[in-house]
Amino acid sequence: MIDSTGLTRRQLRQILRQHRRSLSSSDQRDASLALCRHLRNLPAVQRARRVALYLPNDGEIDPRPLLNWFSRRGTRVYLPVLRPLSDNRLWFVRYDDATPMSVNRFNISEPHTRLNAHRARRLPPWGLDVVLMPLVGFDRKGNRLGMGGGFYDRTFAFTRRQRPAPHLIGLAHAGQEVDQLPNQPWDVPLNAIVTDRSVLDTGQ
Ligand SMILES: Nc1nc2c(c(=O)[nH]1)N(C=O)[C@@H](CNc1ccc(C(=O)N[C@@H](CCC(=O)O)C(=O)O)cc1)CN2
Ligand SMILES: Nc1ncnc2c1ncn2[C@@H]1O[C@H](COP(=O)(O)OP(=O)(O)OP(=O)(O)O)[C@@H](O)[C@H]1O
Repeated sequence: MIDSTGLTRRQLRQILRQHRRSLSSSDQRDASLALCRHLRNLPAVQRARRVALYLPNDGEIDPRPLLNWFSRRGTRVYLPVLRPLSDNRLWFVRYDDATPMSVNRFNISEPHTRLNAHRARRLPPWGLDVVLMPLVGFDRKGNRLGMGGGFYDRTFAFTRRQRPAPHLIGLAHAGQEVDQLPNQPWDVPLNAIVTDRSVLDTGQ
């Protein structure tokens, strides 16, 4: 496990991102399959009608094996899209085989939103039942470290006040665990963290 003593958030981010990028493609595939096995067993995931996931980038653990499973169950899948007016929040747009895609400024593929047709496919974040959120790092207590843009934190800040709220599940490789992370006032609490090795219920 990574010892955070004496490291800034920025240094920690760098080390953790380097770690996940260094995994071989066979490690990545094994981790992804193990992760998805855990996720398929979670009642919140089984119950969900609308789920957000992400297309892996920068060595992130890959949730895509769930796409077929969700499709067979009739569960709708949504991807995060950077809002064009750059308020640093995310939109969620329905995703399937036929969704036209484009790349955003971070070079991550996302549903093309400039087409008017896509308005109908957009869902406000409170319309989601489950959000699978990519993590850069996490600790046992459920504290998380993301890419540093605050996108997920801003988008889901409403969950502190508004119910029902989507079930927030952080995903990471087991090796992205840190002994402890400082809790920032704006961090949105996760309900669970799932890795290739374990399911951590944060008690939220
Ligand atoms: N797969 C995936 N999709 C996602 C996210 C994510 O973390 N993973 N996001 C979660 O927020 C949003 C994008 N947020 C991101 C924030 C920073 C960087 C990033 O690479 N930053 C670079 C500097 C990039 C630049 O400014 O040119 C870096 O830190 O090295 C990428 C994505 C929406 N989509
Ligand atoms: N609800 C919010 N309102 C305004 N600013 C916020 C909010 N949440 C986070 N921020 C800002 O976003 C920036 C990035 O936050 P942080 O370092 O916690 O990112 P992170 O843990 O990588 O999260 P994320 O995965 O959401 O990008 C911080 O400077 C913080 O001030």
